[in-house]
Amino acid sequence: MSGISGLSLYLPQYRVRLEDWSEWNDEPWGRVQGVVGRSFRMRGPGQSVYTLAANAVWRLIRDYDIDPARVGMLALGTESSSDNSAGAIIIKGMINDALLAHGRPELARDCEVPEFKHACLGGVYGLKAALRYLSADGAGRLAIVVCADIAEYAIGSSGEPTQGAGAVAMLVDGDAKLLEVDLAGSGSDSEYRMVDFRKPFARFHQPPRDDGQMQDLPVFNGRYSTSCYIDATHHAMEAMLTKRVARRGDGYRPVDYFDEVDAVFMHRPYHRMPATGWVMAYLFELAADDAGREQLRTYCADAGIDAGALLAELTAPSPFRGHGVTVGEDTEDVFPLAKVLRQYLRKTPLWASLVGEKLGLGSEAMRDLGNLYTAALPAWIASGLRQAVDDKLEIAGQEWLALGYGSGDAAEALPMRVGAGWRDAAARINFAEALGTPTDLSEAEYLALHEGRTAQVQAAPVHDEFVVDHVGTLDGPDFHDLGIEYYRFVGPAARG
Ligand SMILES: CC(C)(COP(=O)(O)OP(=O)(O)OC[C@H]1O[C@@H](n2cnc3c(N)ncnc32)[C@H](O)[C@@H]1OP(=O)(O)O)[C@@H](O)C(=O)NCCC(=O)NCCSC(=O)CC(=O)O
Repeated sequence: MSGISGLSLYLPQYRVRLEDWSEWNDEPWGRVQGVVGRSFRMRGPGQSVYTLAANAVWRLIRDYDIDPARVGMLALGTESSSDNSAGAIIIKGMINDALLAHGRPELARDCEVPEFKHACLGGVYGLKAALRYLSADGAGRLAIVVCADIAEYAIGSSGEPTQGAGAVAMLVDGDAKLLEVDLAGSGSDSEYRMVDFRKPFARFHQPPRDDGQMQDLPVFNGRYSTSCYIDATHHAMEAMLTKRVARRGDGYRPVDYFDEVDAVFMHRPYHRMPATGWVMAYLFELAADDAGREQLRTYCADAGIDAGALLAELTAPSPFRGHGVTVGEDTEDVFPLAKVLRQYLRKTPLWASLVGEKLGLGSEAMRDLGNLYTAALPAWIASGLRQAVDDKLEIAGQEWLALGYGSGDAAEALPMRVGAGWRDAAARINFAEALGTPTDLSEAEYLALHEGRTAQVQAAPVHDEFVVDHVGTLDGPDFHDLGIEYYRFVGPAARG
């Protein structure tokens, strides 16, 4: 069956410890730790979204000994493109340089190179496209889907502690070793929202940087964006569960799925969000039948919440009013009563089984990754598989769920099964190596990197990876390369 046969990560060297960040900003570290995480990475000097992506792909090819001639699709999922024309082909060019440097044949000429964009969901769309490719004209070939992003938020904004940067490359295969994806059983959702999280070009009113890069700060309304996440993941789950009911017959209660699934991996903009989204999906399912509503009434009685009002909140046809947004009314939490109920449930055994057991695998290590946008979900899957290897767990045949989300809004629920031969392929996942030994930034260095004053930060040594060598400045009359990045592969032996 088709699915994922390999995963490789690349994280930049530079780290911001959130304990330090909390101190710099007089924020309560205990809350930041509980809600957001422990640390995040930042792109360093000589890095762009394309070098992050190429480094992850290069590690995938190297660690899984992939035959470049078999790769018929190299897809890039990102919302951080700094080239609005070319995409994955830039990565292909870099990979060919590395292959040549290692005396290996280049990637095939008949390799498709699409880029997929939909906020944090681009990588999941890339994965679905790769699975479709392998089941059609690409039968017998391999696909690589790389998810790469640089998540930056403005200094002082609510999103500032939820930054991050990195890439995860996935080997997609007709004969999946790690995770078989049940594409036919997957659920989709999409609904246009205007202002939860966008990146219009019109926002580029910023001073020039000495590294020639753009700073990709989003325009967003934080709490509204979490309500959008909840709404989209709910509807993708519902679409998936409708297919499950059709397969299992009318006697099947969709809410039973929350017990049956062994492990769940979701888009994680910060530590708390997946638990919130998952518990909300469960509450929506409870509200969908008589037995579930009875259970909700019991919870409400114990929590001191008006059950009728909560049910009205959960069953409202659309919590968002059409295409207009009233600032203050819609941009605050759209599910306030459910939030109170979650606070109560957090102290009950239900939370331990629903969140602790289902969302626990690989979650702890993710506290050090920050928001990786498109790469956040595959990074968590990689973390879960790596933990299963390290803890010697028996997971073959387990039923897993990948729940992807992208602002704006869309979500995808992908049911997966762990392959029989998962252990060998999972043992090659470079999770610990990608975390490496990071360089912790001081406040001054953090602000310098954030503003693109990269000369003020000591460049970390690199080897066997790609860097931006320089950025073109010529704008005619005979030759034009203004803004085009030139890359350099620093070979395995070289350091610095
Ligand atoms: C989302 C945020 C507004 C959250 O900020 P705040 O912490 O101010 O919001 P909040 O007050 O609602 O708190 C969030 C959660 O923490 C809990 N909380 C708050 N204070 C607490 C405290 N003192 N102790 C314990 N928990 C606490 C709340 O109950 C809530 O839980 P509970 O959760 O149970 O209610 C911010 O992180 C942000 O603006 N992020 C950027 C946008 C973003 O990440 N959007 C999400 C996906 S978009 C994305 O990833 C991009 C893309 O798709 O491209």
